[in-house]
Amino acid sequence: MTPAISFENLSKSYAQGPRRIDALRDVTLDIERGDVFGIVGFSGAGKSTLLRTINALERPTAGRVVVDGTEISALRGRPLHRARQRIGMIFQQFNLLQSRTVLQNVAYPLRVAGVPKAQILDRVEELLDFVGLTEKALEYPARLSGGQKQRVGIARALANRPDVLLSDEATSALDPQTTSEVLELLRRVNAEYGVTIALVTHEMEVVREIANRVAVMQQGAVVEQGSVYDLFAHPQHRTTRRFVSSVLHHLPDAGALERIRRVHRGRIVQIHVENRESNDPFLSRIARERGVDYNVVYGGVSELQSRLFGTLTVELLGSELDIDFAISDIALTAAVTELPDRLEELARA
Ligand SMILES: Nc1ncnc2c1ncn2[C@@H]1O[C@H](COP(=O)(O)OP(=O)(O)OP(=O)(O)O)[C@@H](O)[C@H]1O
Repeated sequence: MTPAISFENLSKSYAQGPRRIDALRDVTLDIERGDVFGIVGFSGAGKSTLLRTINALERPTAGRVVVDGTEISALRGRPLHRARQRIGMIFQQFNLLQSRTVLQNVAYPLRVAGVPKAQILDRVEELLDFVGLTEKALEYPARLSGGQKQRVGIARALANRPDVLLSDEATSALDPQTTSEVLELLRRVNAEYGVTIALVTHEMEVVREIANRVAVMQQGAVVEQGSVYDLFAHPQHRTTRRFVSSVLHHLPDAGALERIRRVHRGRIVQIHVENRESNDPFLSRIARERGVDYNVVYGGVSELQSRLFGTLTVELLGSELDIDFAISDIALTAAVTELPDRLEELARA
């Protein structure tokens, strides 16, 4: 099946006086039908630029963007207008028409598309019911909360029954509770209407809650992509690790490690646990069999897409030889690495 969206060797440069800014550098990426695809990166990484090439709000300097088999980056005029009606978009600042009611805001894209009046009213009614704002139909945006405004934005974006919804930091202006409610609504848009969602965010929590696949961007390039589970469980690139550690506290940072070392003088190992189907309490069993004590000093185990993974930082206490044996035994069950002791670290520094 053709992907919902393909970026093929996409580059975009801006001239800023004598300087050239490479906002996108040779991005090749597929977003499949039915995906909730997260695009993450720090400020200036090129996320919005990439997203806005999907509905040709930005045009590439080189490469192609193909949406549903059509090269949207090559369209102009009426064909582009028609293609854009298949793509809804929501924004951080909602972008509602302030002088129109909720009903008029949601009806607006239908009027532009030339839908007959009676049908418009039916469709708006259905959409307001879907986003839970039937009661607010005649209110103006200024009288709505942020979460309600974004619900109007979502209803408006869905008006023409798009195949794709683009979300540019749509929850970044909302508090955590409202963010969860809006993400839940987007999940329903994906599940009930089958809409493919591409969402830009700098919050890994958003990706964890809703996305199934993710790409990490840095300086205009995609530095890592994959399933959300793989990215969280095995982040490869330094930037991905920074994003993952912003929401998962499985691994101690340098400061935490220093505090651990101050208190715990034994040998310290990190045990990576993943997808364990067995209920063998391997750590206490091995410790007992090898005559060593253990002390969990840091770590956590999380669940993502119904699969478990995490890292435990553990101090092992006992004779050198017993600890060596215990580490070999643990390695039969889980990935384990021993942290160098402080003297070794100092010698290397
Ligand atoms: N119209 C423009 N003219 C010149 N430079 C631009 C323009 N739009 C974006 N840029 C530059 O392109 C780069 C990528 O910007 P973009 O907005 O895509 O990043 P972003 O990852 O979405 O960042 P943020 O999270 O801050 O929105 C930045 O260096 C930005 O300054």
